[in-house]
Amino acid sequence: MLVSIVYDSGYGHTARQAAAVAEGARRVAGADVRLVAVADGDIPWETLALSDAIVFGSATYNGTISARFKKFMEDSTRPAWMPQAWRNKVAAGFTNSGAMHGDKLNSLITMALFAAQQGMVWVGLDLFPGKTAAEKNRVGGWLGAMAQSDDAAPDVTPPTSDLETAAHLGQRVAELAAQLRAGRAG
Ligand SMILES: Cc1cc2nc3c(=O)[nH]c(=O)nc-3n(C[C@H](O)[C@H](O)[C@H](O)COP(=O)(O)O)c2cc1C
Repeated sequence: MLVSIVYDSGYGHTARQAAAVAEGARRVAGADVRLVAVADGDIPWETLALSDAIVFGSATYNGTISARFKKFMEDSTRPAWMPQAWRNKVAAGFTNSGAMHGDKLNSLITMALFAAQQGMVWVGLDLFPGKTAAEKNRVGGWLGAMAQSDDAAPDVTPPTSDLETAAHLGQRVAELAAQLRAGRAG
């Protein structure tokens, strides 16, 4: 079962969140997890087409996804949208920003719409809002995993609770993708 995580991070904070999503997905037996940084250039379209699930992630810039992530979306038209290569795959999303709110929801809505346009099946976060800063989902969203980073370096922020939230989403995506795969094989 293949889980791909496609993300953009200008300064490394969202990259830590992406790594946490990957760690969570790897908790599921049989999960082969690939991290794809859109800034690296060549997008592995064939790997994405073979994936059971694709998790989208971007830093929130100007209240939405980054320009690099938008370019990835637009570039997917020919390899993915036209042949409906991602139809019925599991999709989910995560984002990170400087402010606690920071208009992060708009980034997740953009990713969910993109997934819908690709015919994918969107998976949200099955967590109650954290009551303290140490608990998972302290930012309190459901559409995807949210993280908040201070101005400090990525090895300090986002905090552990946000990374655990991201890992929770990664595990949930991998579990559901495995169940769907088994159902289709049966
Ligand atoms: C161009 C730009 C726009 C930003 N816009 C927002 C924003 O709308 N809301 C917010 O809370 N933070 C905003 N930030 C702060 C980033 O979201 C924050 O620094 C985040 O941790 C960056 O993630 P990265 O290290 O993965 O790039 C912005 C940062 C930049 C560089």
